[in-house]
Amino acid sequence: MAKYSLGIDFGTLSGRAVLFEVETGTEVATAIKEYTHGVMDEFLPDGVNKLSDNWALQHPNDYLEVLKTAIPEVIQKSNINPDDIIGLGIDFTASTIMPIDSHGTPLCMLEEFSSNPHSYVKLWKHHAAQNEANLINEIAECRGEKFLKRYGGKISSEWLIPKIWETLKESPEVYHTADQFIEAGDWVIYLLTGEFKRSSCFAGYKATWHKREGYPSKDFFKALDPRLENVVEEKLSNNISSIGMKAGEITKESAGLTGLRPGTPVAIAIIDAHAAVPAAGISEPNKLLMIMGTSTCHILLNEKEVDIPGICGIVEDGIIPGFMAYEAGQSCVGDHFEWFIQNCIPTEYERKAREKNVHIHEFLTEMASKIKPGETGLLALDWWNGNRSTLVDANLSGVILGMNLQTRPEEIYRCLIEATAFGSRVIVENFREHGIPIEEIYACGGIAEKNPLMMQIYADVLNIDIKIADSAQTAALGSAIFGAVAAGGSRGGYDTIRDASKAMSRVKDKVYRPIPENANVYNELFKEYERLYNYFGLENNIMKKLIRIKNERSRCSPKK
Ligand SMILES: Nc1ncnc2c1ncn2[C@@H]1O[C@H](COP(=O)(O)OP(=O)(O)O)[C@@H](O)[C@H]1O
Ligand SMILES: O=C(CO)[C@H](O)[C@H](O)COP(=O)(O)O
Repeated sequence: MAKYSLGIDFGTLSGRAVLFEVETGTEVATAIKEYTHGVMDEFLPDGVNKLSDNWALQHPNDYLEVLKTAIPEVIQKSNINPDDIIGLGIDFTASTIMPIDSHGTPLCMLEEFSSNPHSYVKLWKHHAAQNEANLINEIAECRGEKFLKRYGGKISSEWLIPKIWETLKESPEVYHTADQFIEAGDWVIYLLTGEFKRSSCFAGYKATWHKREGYPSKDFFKALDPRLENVVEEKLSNNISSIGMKAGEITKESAGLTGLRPGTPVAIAIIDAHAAVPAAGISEPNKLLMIMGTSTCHILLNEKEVDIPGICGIVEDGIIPGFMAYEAGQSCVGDHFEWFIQNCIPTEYERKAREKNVHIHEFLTEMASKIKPGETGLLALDWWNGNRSTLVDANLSGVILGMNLQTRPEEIYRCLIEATAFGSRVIVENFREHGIPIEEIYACGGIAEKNPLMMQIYADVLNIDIKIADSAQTAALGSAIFGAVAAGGSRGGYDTIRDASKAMSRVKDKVYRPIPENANVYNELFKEYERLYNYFGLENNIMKKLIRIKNERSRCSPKK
């Protein structure tokens, strides 16, 4: 009798529940629930309380809705007896954190805090804590804090500590009322199992926690702000479990909510991008995986720990026990194209796409595929949501160079694709220059699945073959792999992540191979990209000046 494992992938815009056959990794059924509140970056749910620039919040009730609707739906669609679902894993974006009370209730769900933005979930792309991140980096560097090196020399405003400190400064009442600040992924584990078991993956990559050294010292936190001296004991938790372990089992209550059987093993949560690694069949060193969606994460394994500037982090056993797992990334990839179609598309293009019955992305991609490398006359810096690697600065912004009266939307679309590919090349070269070889490149995620032009451009710009993970739901498959490991061999699952990955993952037959003449043109353009990158990223602070002026002006102007 076949056995199944359930993977639930909580992305930026939706949660997906996907059921996989444990023996082969075959996808059996999928259910997707778009988040009711989506990403709140202008207003709180009341539609009245306005958010400042760089805020990005979510509502935890949306995650609960995923459990309540997507899980029963996937069970019903698959026609499978829940007794045959032997395990469950979840992955989540990160650092996506919320303050909760001692009963596990998010503070934003309490009447008295519902109009306080700090009581909501601060999504990974909430970038308003850049000042706090800058101060943490300055103080840590000045004190010679060892942990900083593991995070490429700088931590990002996307991480947990800057976000908590921002809350303490701007809303001490939320900070003091909170029993804990918790990653949304760990909170979902609590909903399902009743256990507060934090994941070593979230803690390691996003909360500066280390397997042997723990969190940074009290002394360091005190140097940031005396009120933070005991932040670890008071607001975090040392109950951290390794990924690959079982967090607990489905409780009676969560069984009622989801239709799963009480007692079903649940794996420790993992970051969405990281879950994709075993799902792409990667369990050995020097194979880079690009997880390409709203953002792109670049992940690879190696035996040794080498300090590499500008990466997001290195975590021992971060994904596959026995290896250092390196992460770097780009904060804005699919989001560029989303911004573009929301703001810059002529109605004529929308009409034509409708007539052809294709999505506007496909329409623009088809138009852009008729243009040769270098033919747009454009060059862009892909920093519409700041730069995560290698500059680690959310206050950097985008540039398009070379526009004139003849510039067409598809040319801009193509140059944005190229810019993200150049951004990935900077990351790849940075790893190589610092002694971490990259021998093979794999890709997965929404974009790797949906946009062949983009993947060809990446192969040309990176000048290497790109293999694509077979599953269209790689993060969910990764979670299901962890679910099967939580169940263990004796229940029909697996005893190791490596065994589960070997059995449940594969890559597609189609490989994107570099076209030599395209690669030559892109080599030339990349040199110019690098010059722009260094100029605006390191030499000229005009982008930050513009933000300062904008903030000063908006403080002076009356509220609309
Ligand atoms: N055909 C396409 N080409 C380029 N970008 C696309 C295409 N279709 C969707 N996108 C972008 O991909 C992103 C969604 O990626 P996906 O992997 O599905 O989700 P997530 O990153 O939230 O897990 C959105 O930003 C969307 O604008
Ligand atoms: O920082 C992350 C991983 O380390 C985020 O989870 C990720 O960038 C968001 O992912 P997605 O593009 O799938 O929405």
